[in-house]
Amino acid sequence: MPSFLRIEGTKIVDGEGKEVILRGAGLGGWMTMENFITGYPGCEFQIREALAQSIGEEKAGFFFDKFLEYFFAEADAKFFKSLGLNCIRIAINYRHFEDSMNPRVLKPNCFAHLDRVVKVCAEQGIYTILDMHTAPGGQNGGWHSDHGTHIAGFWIHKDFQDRLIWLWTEVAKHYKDEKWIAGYNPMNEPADPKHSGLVLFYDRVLAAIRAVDPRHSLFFDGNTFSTDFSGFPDDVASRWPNVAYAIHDYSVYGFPKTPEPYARTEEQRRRMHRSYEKKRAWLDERGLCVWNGEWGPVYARRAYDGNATDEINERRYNVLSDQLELYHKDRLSWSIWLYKDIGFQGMVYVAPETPYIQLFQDFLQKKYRLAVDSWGADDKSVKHAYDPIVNLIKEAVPNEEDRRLYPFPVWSVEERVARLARCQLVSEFMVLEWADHFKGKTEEELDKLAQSFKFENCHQREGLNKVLTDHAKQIAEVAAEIA
Ligand SMILES: O[C@@H]1[C@@H](O)[C@H](O[C@@H]2CO[C@@H](O[C@@H]3CO[C@@H](O)[C@H](O)[C@H]3O)[C@H](O)[C@H]2O)OC[C@H]1O
Repeated sequence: MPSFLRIEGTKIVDGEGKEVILRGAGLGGWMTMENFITGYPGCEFQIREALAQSIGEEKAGFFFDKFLEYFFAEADAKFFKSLGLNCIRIAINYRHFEDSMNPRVLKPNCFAHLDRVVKVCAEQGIYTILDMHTAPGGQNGGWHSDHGTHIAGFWIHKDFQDRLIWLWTEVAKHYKDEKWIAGYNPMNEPADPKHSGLVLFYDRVLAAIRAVDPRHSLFFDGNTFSTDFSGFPDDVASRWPNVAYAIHDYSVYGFPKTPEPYARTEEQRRRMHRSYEKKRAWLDERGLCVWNGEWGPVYARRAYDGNATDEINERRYNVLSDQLELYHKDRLSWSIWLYKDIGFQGMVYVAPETPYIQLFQDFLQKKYRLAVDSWGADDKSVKHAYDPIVNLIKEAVPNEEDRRLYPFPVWSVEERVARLARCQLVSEFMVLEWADHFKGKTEEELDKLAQSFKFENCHQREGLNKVLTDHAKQIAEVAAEIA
């Protein structure tokens, strides 16, 4: 039997006080579907509404339920365990539990899929961390917080905050005795322009969870997409006991928009190291426990990147390996993004010959050409269309300071235009087209489409999995030495 994990100083430890290093991946795209992970445009609530409009509520409900059933099952957990990994961070969308038109009422059976996956993981000796990836109103302006705009409404409406506190109380009540849950991650990638709202939220959520579940550890993301702790109070060690802090350490070298191809030069390694150290410096100065809750490159695909694919991916595996080397030196717990998708970032990905990918082949090409997903997108075919908007803003607002809108510099003017114009506006017009692909399908056909996401119908990204396994082995060796 496992024991509840807890945070002691800089370490995560088990019931006997032995250090535990969590190494694993994020289960994104499942209970929080995302555009590039599952292949739709826009965000999850939009495609759910559109599918109901296209094929009716009942059939849409059937498809999404089957999708949830197949996306992660025992075969996934067994495979994950076989790689030497021990923790899955599960991204959950608040909308599964509570309807915004019927707030503060739990939906019937809302824990069923989550219970099943926590159990399937536990049976393989895999810890889980529950990550609230979306908050009512949106905790950041990204597609992944599933609210459809770039303004993070959570920070300006107290009622949204009250609802999330209520929901966490319900979740914690439900899982309070589950020892295989390593802890709760109350909010993914907050982006609170004032910082103070986040601190108040953490005060409140900690008190609410601890009132019903005093044993589970909490994992608090830094502000501004889990990169900035400078607005946190100095007394967090005493104010927030049994808490670890999440950085998200995406390296610029892992993406198509890299400053230059990663060649493992001393300068590049120094830059990679510096960016990682910068995110954790505030925590290190105070002796706090750091967890890297998201990181990892995206990969080239033959269908889009042609002959350059292998070379690009070798470089990306090197980025991955060099990041892991840094983490290993610090005995850092980490959770790579992403376990499963349709072939951009995941450790396993839906095979091209499956019904789902076959059905959406042309649509996916169109999405790629229009660069409607902002995550790792290559905008070469549409840059000419958006540059004039960027230039117009720069000319109209000549004072650079005035263009530094939060979350600058993560969002430059270019990035803001990309997110709003491509990922929200153009995407919005493509949502119905995605849904219309399902028109006229029988339940049996819908079931087959959903089955495309089954482990048995996926390929494995072997280069990535090998790097992870090699590092997991090193960690296991160190753990054995300590024991
Ligand atoms: O659901 C995930 C989501 O959590 C993730 O969000 C992005 C993470 O990276 C953010 O940008 C980074 C900020 O820090 C800098 O140091 C890095 O260089 C940037 O890459 C980005 O704004 C978030 O949207 O993205 C993937 C989703 O699937």
